[in-house]
Amino acid sequence: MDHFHFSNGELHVEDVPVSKIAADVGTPVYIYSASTFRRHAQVFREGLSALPRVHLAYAIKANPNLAVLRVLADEGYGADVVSVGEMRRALAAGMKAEDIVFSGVGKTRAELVAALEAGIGQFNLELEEEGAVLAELAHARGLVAPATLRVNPDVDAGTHAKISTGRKENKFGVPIDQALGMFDRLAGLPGIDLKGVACHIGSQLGDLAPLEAAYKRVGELVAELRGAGHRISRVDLGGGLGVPYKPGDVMPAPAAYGEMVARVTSDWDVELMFEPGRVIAGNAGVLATEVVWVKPGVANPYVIVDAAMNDLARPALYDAYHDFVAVKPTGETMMANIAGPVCETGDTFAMNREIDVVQSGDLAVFRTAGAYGATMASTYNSRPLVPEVMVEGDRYAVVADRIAAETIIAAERVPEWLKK
Ligand SMILES: Cc1ncc(COP(=O)(O)O)c(C=O)c1O
Ligand SMILES: N[C@@H](CCCC[NH3+])C(=O)O
Repeated sequence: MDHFHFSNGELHVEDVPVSKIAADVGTPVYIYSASTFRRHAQVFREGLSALPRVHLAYAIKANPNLAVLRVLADEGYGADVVSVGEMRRALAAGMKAEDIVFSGVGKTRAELVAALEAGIGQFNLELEEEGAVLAELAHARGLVAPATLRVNPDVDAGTHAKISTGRKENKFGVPIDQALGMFDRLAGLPGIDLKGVACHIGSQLGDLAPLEAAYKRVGELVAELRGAGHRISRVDLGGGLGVPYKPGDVMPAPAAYGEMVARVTSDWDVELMFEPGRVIAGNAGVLATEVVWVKPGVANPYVIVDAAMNDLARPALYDAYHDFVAVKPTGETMMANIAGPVCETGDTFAMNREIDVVQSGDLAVFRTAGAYGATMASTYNSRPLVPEVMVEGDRYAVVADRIAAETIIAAERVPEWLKK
């Protein structure tokens, strides 16, 4: 069931009208459906049910709100984190340290130590030197760091260049053809338990073929490593499944993904780790906004909304499409451009789009804003940091406050010598 639905002519999230939340909290505001998060978490897990030993680490970067993490912890998910800040969130939400994976190409020594001391379950090494340093830091503390080596399989994921991670010119992972040598050098070090390999080739993948090609290369590497005497017990297959953004978009279902993974990994005999982000969060949230003005334009009017690129950066960064839907549609449509108030031409959500007719004061939402939405927000143009609301059934709660300009200004200082 779609938890974002029309009832009595107006958009609801679960049992709560969007207009009620807007009246209570103001706009712009992110609104999440807890039941949708749960359903996506369950559908992803069910898609992998044919696999014997599966660990699920939700990629927190997609939506790190504590309430969201609490829901996913309830669903039995651990976390894929890329900073100590994200690790702290996962722990604060009740996820177990052993269910936390630490990915990322720039983990500092201080971050490695903090994660070692917290006792996380898996470090994904992105370069050989990181492995040597981690081993040393762990050994000095009488610890052994569980790790995998992230390999770069040099596969084109067929997604936007800015979110592609698996080509050899990208900064991520080690070249797959150098992994054996690195294993030979790292696996014997005290302080590290090198359990296997990890791979993540990019985000918003609409096709399983590049994933399958990457996983097959990883399978060959596992056989090669075992042939050289290494004990391989874990493989991390990353995240990356795409979600529909436009009406009519068709994306691979978790079940089809699971079927492909089962086929490719049937003789691997390892524990498999997955790091889904967008597929869990993307369609579990919307960004609600109010139309400020409808301004005449050259070809089409500009619908100027009170949300901007600082609240939802994806259109400005990746030319991403987010469906725009009126909260109380009249049934009529119009051609329009949609833009925010920020002083950049790039603060444009859509050009020449057929949308529901809206006027000044109307409410609308950008859909599929649950992933890489609020978490990428900023206070550019001294706009308040956008708040977040979670709905479950007929209940809702503000799960992140709007951070007002006054609060942001209060954190700044004018040095003594500039004061008169
Ligand atoms: C290492 C790693 N794991 C998991 C993810 C989650 O990706 P997605 O949100 O596309 O599932 C990402 C982001 O692309 C990532 O960099
Ligand atoms: N921020 C990107 C996804 C990045 C994935 C990070 N590994 C997006 O909005 O699509």
